[in-house]
Amino acid sequence: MALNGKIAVVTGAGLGIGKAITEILLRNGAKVVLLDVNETAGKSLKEALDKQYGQERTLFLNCDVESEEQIKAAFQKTVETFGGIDILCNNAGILNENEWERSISINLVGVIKVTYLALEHMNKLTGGRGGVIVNTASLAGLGPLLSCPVYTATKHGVIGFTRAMAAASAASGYGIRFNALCPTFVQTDLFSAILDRLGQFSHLADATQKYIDTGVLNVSQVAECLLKLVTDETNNGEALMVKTDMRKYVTFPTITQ
Ligand SMILES: NC(=O)c1ccc[n+]([C@@H]2O[C@H](COP(=O)([O-])OP(=O)(O)OC[C@H]3O[C@@H](n4cnc5c(N)ncnc54)[C@H](O)[C@@H]3O)[C@@H](O)[C@H]2O)c1
Ligand SMILES: CC/C=C\C[C@H](O)/C=C/C=C\C=C\C=C\[C@@H](O)[C@@H](O)C/C=C\CCC(=O)O
Repeated sequence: MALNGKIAVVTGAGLGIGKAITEILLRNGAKVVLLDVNETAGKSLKEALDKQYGQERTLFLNCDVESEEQIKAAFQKTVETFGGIDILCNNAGILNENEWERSISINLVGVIKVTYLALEHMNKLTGGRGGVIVNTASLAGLGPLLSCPVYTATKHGVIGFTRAMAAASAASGYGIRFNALCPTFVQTDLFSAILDRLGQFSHLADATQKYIDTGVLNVSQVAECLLKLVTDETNNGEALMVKTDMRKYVTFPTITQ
């Protein structure tokens, strides 16, 4: 998929991985709608991007992925402004074992809500033009992180949802590819705050450090992998694992095995 003229929506675009995803999509010719609950971060990034790319290439909308009303309004404004949606990056997420219900609401329910509302605009069966949806999961979606079991559960759920939607889309003719991005630790605000967010599992911080010692990515490394999942049209139903020393499409057991 060439990105020139394509319309992308990125959730959690204001900071960290979402900001890097936004930048690499812009660099490759897309127009990007930035959705974030952090209005300060979103407006600040929009201001910087306007100077670099011009005001017409981006739109920032204050949107909480927990709010169906705000998501609907954001997609409506996106279609009114740019004429459609080709790419969705469900990236918004938190790690907070003290607020585990909220973690589920944002990391998993939010991905499902945004996906289902985006389908109304992207699905070829309902007048859309198809496209690709990439969900930011985690290496913790492929294996357990003992210090954040609920975060682990949300990311396992994101991968399962992504793979099932990929199969459903292919079988139904939606014209939409679904892929999961599964990075290890990445240097962002979320990562910097983890020691305060482990809750009842804070005593396992040292055990977690052993995993962290295997390496920490920078956001640009993650964005490059996102670009691959977006542009390589052979990618549907993939979970791309990204570590500092390797990248691998994960193979999963099948029922027929
Ligand atoms: N940092 C890591 O080590 C790491 C590794 C693998 C996967 N991830 C995942 O990558 C994604 C981005 O994480 P990050 O490290 O860039 O975090 P970050 O905290 O640096 O940025 C997250 C962004 O999402 C926004 N956000 C949070 N809740 C939101 C909501 N309800 N609605 C809209 N926006 C919301 C925040 O305002 C922020 O701008 C998350 O899904 C996270 O689970 C992070
Ligand atoms: C404390 C959490 C900090 C940030 C959250 C972010 O999503 C990063 C998670 C990074 C790593 C998770 C590692 C989990 C490791 C173990 O489960 C181990 O079993 C390996 C995981 C997957 C197996 C695939 C493989 O390595 O071959």
